[in-house]
Amino acid sequence: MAKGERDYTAHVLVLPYPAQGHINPTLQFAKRLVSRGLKATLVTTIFISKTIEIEPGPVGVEPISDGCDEAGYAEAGSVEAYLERLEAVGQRTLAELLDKQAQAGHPVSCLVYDSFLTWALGVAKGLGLTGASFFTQTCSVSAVHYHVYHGNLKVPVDVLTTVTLPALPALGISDVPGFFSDVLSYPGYMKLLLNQFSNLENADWVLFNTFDKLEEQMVKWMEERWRMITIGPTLPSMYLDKRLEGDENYSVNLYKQDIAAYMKWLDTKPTGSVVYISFGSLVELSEEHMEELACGIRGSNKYFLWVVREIEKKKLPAKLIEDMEDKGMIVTWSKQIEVLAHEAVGCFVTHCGWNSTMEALCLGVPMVCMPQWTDQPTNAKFVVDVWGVGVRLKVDDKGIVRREEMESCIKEVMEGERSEEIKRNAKKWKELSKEAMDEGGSSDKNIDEFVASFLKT
Ligand SMILES: O=c1ccn([C@@H]2O[C@H](COP(=O)(O)OP(=O)(O)O[C@H]3O[C@H](CO)[C@@H](O)[C@H](O)[C@H]3O)[C@@H](O)[C@H]2O)c(=O)[nH]1
Repeated sequence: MAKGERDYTAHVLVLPYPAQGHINPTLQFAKRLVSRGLKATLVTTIFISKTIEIEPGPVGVEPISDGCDEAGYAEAGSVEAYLERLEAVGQRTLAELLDKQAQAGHPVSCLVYDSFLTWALGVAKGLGLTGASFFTQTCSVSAVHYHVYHGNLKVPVDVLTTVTLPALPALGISDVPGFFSDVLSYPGYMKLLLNQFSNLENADWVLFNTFDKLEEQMVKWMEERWRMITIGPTLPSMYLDKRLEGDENYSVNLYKQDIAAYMKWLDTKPTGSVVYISFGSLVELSEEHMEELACGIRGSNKYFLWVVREIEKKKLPAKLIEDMEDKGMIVTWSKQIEVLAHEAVGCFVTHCGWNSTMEALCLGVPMVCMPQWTDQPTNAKFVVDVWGVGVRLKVDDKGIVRREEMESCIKEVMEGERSEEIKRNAKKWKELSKEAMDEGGSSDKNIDEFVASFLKT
């Protein structure tokens, strides 16, 4: 290469909403762009860069201020206040970063921004850049948000109503995204999710972390509306097509952990014998709920690996947990994909966050669903009724899963009558997810098309 010549074809800046569930998929997408000859830079916040370890490999990282550099989100005091500050400060600091990149001889051609951060499109357009909105939730969930935004679906959804919308299965009250059954629960987040559609028609690209066969009808429906492509699953390449050398993990470590101990413990367990329980990075449960879950796990008599975050640990029933020690381990965080890929794991009790759900689908692990809020109820509906890879825990009128229910759902997935069918479906989706990212697969071709659009300009 001649001196001064660039070794990349275009520079893409990737701006996730500052939370693990959003950084993981956008960073993984950025790695795919780099592998195709683009330069990609991940934008984080100053607070995140100080608190979370990110090893982005071939992707550059640039922190910007969101106005909460000292204590992050908590500094703002409320969801609404944080989002306001993020927008006001972020517009300025993002523009400054784009300018800095241009001054340094790396002008940006395209901004891939989180669909939550609609204001970023204004920044990109103001500078004549291509703008690509990146959705971290499914097409189906996002379509429900779209219909509420456009007034096609009135909320709150009535308890007795069955929601019927184009390209979606019929959704009952417990299947619609959580904000629409209980509109008062998180008004700030609900507004954020609806707002994703406020300027989407101005985006040059709409990217979804899913793949065509998972949501076939809905993908077609969306393709008619936007220049929409599926680019997932965004798991590290090693778990899918194995074509990106060194792409073995997410590169974002929210909490430090000693993975050796539980992986060694898993090594000693028979194939498909362990229940893995984890509710992502945000879910908080009551003491009563924790006790019911613990009793259910014990009742199932299965081996278990349970992630209970440090702040939740005090809610565990100490004596009961001590009695269960011979059957399992409790850890404060795990390398979840490594755990799900371990052959000892036979079932995943999950909150159905989209990343967790996608990971289980890609690694062929049957699920027991315990959705809590936002997109999770709809994801659970698809896991059980559309993809056929799990069962859903029923809750009582306090929203608690009782011990008998936990025990029976774990058994149903691991050894019950439906277990064979669920395992067969899980295997099928595992293969289809690999196929989507492999050479010539639907997402692979879509990413090629996205990249090719920069080569022409
Ligand atoms: O012990 C653990 C637990 C989780 N994870 C990882 O953390 C991520 C969790 O993501 P997700 O399953 O999507 O859950 P949340 O962190 O709760 O994500 C939020 O963001 C998602 C994307 O918008 C939404 O689908 C969820 O409902 C929302 O709660 C996954 O990649 C997991 O592999 C670990 O590595 N170790």
